[in-house]
Amino acid sequence: MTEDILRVDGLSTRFFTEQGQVNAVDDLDLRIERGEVFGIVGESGSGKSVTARSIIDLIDSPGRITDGEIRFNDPELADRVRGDHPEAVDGDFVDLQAIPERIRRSLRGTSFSMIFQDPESSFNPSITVGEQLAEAVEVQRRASANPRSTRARTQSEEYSLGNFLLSTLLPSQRYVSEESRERAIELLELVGIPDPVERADEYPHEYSGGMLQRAMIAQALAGEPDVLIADEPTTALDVTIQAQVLDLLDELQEETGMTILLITHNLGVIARMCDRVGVMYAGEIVERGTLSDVFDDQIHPYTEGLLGSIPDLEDTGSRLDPIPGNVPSLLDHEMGDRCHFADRCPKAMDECLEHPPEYPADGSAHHRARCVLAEMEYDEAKAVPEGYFDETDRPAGDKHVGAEETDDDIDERAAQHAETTGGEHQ
Ligand SMILES: Nc1ncnc2c1ncn2[C@@H]1O[C@H](COP(=O)(O)OP(=O)(O)OP(=O)(O)O)[C@@H](O)[C@H]1O
Ligand code: NI
Repeated sequence: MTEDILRVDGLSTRFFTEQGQVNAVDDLDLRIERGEVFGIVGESGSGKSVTARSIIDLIDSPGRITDGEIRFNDPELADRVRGDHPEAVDGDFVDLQAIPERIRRSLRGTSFSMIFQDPESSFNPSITVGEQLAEAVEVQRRASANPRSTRARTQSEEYSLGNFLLSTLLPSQRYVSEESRERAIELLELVGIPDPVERADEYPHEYSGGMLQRAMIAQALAGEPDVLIADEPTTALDVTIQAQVLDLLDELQEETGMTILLITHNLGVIARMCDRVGVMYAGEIVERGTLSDVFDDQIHPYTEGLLGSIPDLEDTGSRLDPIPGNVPSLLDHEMGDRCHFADRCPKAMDECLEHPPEYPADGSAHHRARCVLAEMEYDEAKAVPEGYFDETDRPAGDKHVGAEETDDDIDERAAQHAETTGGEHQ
């Protein structure tokens, strides 16, 4: 039996926008086992990136985690925080929401690392790739040399913020130490960059897209993270390079045993890389299980729709054809308390007008679906009448809520906003 490295329970992440409250992630549960590759797949806007960013505490105003627990299995961290924050610790698990932000952020780069679709966002254009990798290496060295020192933690915070958010690195024109320079070159070699000694001294713009993607992976690996979150890591690349980068991730995963949370809207990528998968729709995981649960024994018509829309699972370059209908609005006042997919679902029944819980489904013990079809056969006699949702669900098609906003709405938003921004400076 493998153990969970990450347990997410009841996670809700909202954005408080002028148009209203966006329920980007809603009451989401997730268990990720140590050493597995877990995939999250879904159409654009389903909440994949917000889920990932919530896990590593990268949600910015006007967004906020409003509910839920994110627990990370790390005996060392548990020992470190148990004294000051006993309520945050349960065995080897630490509730990341219940520890101070400064400690949580110190986990970035070392416990959690992230790679993005767009590698440019991970590199400062005015510093050589080698120097930036060396700085990422230093972060890890400092953090592990002296985990209790506030100074080390504060510094690593700055640097890993720099890695993620880019803005704070200053042009330094020198390596922190010869040792970290050597490690940077090793990392470039590890991710398959030819002539790493020379390439280390080049600037990001001198790299091709695929090479920069590799360099970003090297940067993410510099801190030897336990969990690597890869958000559409190959979407921007052409098909051949995509395949190479996926192979690289696969190899690195095998060598290091790290856990990967892989986010993509490409089921071919899931099929190739993952052990288990969660299908996301409208801020929820609507079906989850092993690859064979989801690819061969799927329950949810949304999963079926995704599968039906890819011609060839081996062809990682193929994009999903759109499922008919619109990606749902995640505005709280437009979502309604029904199955969020019902308006696009070819099998919508009366039962679907109530929001379904997650049901266990046939297949592996991991297989679950948020769909009544896990419990009952489709019955045409109960089908929701055609056109039903056009009339009831989208009143007057008016999304310009702002125009009719009352003073109360504005006051409430101001209060929420103060709460959100206040929370960031604790
Ligand atoms: N900063 C923000 N402000 C307001 N709404 C946001 C913000 N970031 C994300 N959202 C909303 O949260 C929802 C989920 O977005 P998310 O980026 O997680 O989708 P996704 O599944 O990653 O999509 P994609 O495949 O396009 O990357 C969307 O409705 C999006 O508009
Ligand atoms: Ni995304």
